[in-house]
Amino acid sequence: MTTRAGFVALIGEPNAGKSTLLNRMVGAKVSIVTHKVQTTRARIRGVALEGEAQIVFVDTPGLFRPRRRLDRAMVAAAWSGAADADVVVLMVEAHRGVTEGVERILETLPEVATGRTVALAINKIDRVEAPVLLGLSRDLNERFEFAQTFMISAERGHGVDVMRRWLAGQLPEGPWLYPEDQIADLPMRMIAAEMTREKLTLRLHQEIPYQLTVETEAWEERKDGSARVDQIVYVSRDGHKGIVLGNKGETIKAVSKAAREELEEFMGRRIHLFLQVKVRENWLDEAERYSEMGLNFKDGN
Ligand SMILES: Nc1nc2c(ncn2[C@@H]2O[C@H](COP(=O)(O)OP(=O)(O)OP(=O)(O)O)[C@@H](O)[C@H]2O)c(=O)[nH]1
Repeated sequence: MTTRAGFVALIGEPNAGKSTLLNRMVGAKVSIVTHKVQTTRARIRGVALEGEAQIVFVDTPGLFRPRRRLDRAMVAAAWSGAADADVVVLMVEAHRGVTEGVERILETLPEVATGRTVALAINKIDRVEAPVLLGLSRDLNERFEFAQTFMISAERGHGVDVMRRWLAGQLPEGPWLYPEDQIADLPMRMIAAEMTREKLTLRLHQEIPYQLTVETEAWEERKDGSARVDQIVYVSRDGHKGIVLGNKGETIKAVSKAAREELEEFMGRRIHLFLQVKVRENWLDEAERYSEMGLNFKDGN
């Protein structure tokens, strides 16, 4: 049987119900992640399996409330994420309709829409009467040519299965993007990597060119409830290694401590974080790494 795999970007205003929908589509594991995060930081939110298709959901972090410099960089990344996706789904709240925020997204939508499928999901249909719903659907479809419109209640599960099947069918044929045994903790690994990368960025600021990336190599649950997390900080040149390590390793220690603390707070349990700095020349050329990170280099920091 032919396998399919690809990326689906969920966009929408905060509170639209993205997390709820993801949990429905992906399964319980992800909820641990998403409910504690305010500004979602990981690009990959979850992976759903539908028949022979692997649907990788990517997120649009902080799209509407870019506060700090880093957030703004992430907004750029978010849009590029949507642009990289095979399918973009705009989520709108049925009872709120076309808000200012939705208007703003609609304005930018044509930019990301070229060459990919854009669908509409009207969520929280349990909160409105049918005529309102139909009116909203018509209104939105007049403003943008959506490939498909779904009327769903992410919370109650209405329409979610249909939507997932449809999404699966939109994805290109090809091998799965992630091994099955990594799917469950993939978002967690990404978030942890993102936290470390943020701490590095804050700490190094101008010092280092935008040429580092962080990957979570291993995530090991321990019997005492803690977890051991091994990450590698990749730099592109030998000279950068020293900068990341700092004098007597003080920079990497401080980064490690800050990242660990944030991760512990986020997870609500003890974490043992181990960072290693490695040089990987030409990592930018490694297309595989690129997609693994889910970030464009220029947007990544
Ligand atoms: N009535 C109703 N409430 C819903 C539905 N789906 C989600 N909600 C509620 O809407 C609120 C926001 O849902 P989230 O899934 O956290 O929204 P989000 O888009 O992920 O929000 P951000 O993480 O801030 O971007 C929660 O209180 C949900 O319980 C639905 O179908 N019906």
